[in-house]
Amino acid sequence: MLKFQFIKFSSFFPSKPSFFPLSISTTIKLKSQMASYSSYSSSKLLFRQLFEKESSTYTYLLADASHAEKPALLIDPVDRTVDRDLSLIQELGLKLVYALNTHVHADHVTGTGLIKSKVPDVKSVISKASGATADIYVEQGDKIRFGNLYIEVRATPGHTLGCLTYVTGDGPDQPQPRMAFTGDTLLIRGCGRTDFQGGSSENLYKSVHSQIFTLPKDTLLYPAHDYKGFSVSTIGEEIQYNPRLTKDEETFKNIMGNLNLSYPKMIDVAVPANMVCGIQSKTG
Ligand SMILES: N[C@@H](CCC(=O)N[C@@H](CSS)C(=O)NCC(=O)O)C(=O)O
Ligand SMILES: [Fe+2]
Repeated sequence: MLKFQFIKFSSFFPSKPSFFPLSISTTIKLKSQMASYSSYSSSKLLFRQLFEKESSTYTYLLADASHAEKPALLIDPVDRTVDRDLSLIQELGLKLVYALNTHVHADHVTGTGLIKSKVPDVKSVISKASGATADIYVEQGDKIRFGNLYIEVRATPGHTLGCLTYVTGDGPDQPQPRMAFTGDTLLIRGCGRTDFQGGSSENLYKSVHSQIFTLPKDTLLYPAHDYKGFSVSTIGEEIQYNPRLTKDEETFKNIMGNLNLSYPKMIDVAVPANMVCGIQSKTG
């Protein structure tokens, strides 16, 4: 059996973040805005949903706007839109600290390596189970802190062996409702295919039911792709209406075994590139 060196990510950071309360009016405004818009700013969390149209990929920008340094992270950046994302980060006065991937993508090349070549202090993050190169490897339960905010790591294998879901922090000083960045594990009214990269419909079913559907129902669901025009859903909506994951496990496995999808056009280029963070760089 292969042995991996595990770096405990949470130990890199101070364990007790300071507390910046939201005013009641800000909280009420934030709650009503979060349900209706795909981007917003509160007194703490700055959030943007960004889209890459050739691969229908969403990239997410999160930052602690109340912190002096405005530390930020990107989830699932795409190589083709790196310049757009870095310009936005500069315009907003943010300091990009982490570039995270939910998994080794098969349909596009990650922007992580390109970002690191342009902003060398940025650290790449992925799961150890992905087998890919990155600066920091995370696993179930790890916390990725940026300013006084954090996201929590949930292992959700199934679409690929190393798939992760990133969930915003739980607690009175963290944004409410929570947000779940599910990568390709759970899509809006769909889910990731399970026919390559160590995919398993059994694992995906278990991951969604144990790690995602157990989140509060008002948790906002932000996937890595959408092919139908959706931008956001909630856990409650998917528990009720997801046409695949509402089924029993045997029916689900049958559905997944009969999708008959053609392989992503870029798979032969994207997977090897994404195993080394998108481009061959010194640290990955
Ligand atoms: N047509 C696209 C690839 C579409 C595709 O296979 N999407 C993946 C997510 S990217 S690995 C998927 O899991 N789809 C699930 C589904 O039900 O559509 C291309 O050629 O790139
Ligand atoms: Fe994928």
